[in-house]
Amino acid sequence: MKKNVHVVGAIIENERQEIFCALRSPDMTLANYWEFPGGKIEVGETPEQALTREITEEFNCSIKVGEKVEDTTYEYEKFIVRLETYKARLLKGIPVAIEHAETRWVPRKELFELNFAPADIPAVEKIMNEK
Ligand SMILES: Nc1nc2c([nH]c(=O)n2[C@H]2C[C@H](O)[C@@H](COP(=O)(O)OP(=O)(O)OP(=O)(O)O)O2)c(=O)[nH]1
Repeated sequence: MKKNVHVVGAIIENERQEIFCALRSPDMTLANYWEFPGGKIEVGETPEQALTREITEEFNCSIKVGEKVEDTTYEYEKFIVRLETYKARLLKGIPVAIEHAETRWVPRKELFELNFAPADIPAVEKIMNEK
């Protein structure tokens, strides 16, 4: 049976309507896909707690988590991901990649130009079609 993972991703937007996107490294699972930064929810954590923890660990900055955007389940070849995405704002610090290959602030309407992980597509489409 395939493993199920429950993951949260942050859609961090700045005042110029750009979204913070991260490219997974060649040595990560789902290598070379762009994603919304985040990670797996650990036992006893709320999605918001998991998200703030992951962003601190992986990008050395703090965020304030806002409204939920999407809740999507996607079956990959080897595992099944439930990805919950939340809007977020930077609170303190500038995000720097600790594990990721690259990061980019991308104008909201240009998100489709990045090769996002398949589970992220519904959230990408929703964000791009806002206002
Ligand atoms: N963080 C994040 N993960 C995503 C997104 N979309 C998506 O399919 N995923 C997948 C990639 C990973 O398999 C999993 C997230 O786990 P993770 O961020 O802790 O990944 P990881 O490399 O530490 O996992 P692992 O190799 O230690 O098992 O969810 C996304 O937008 N953000």
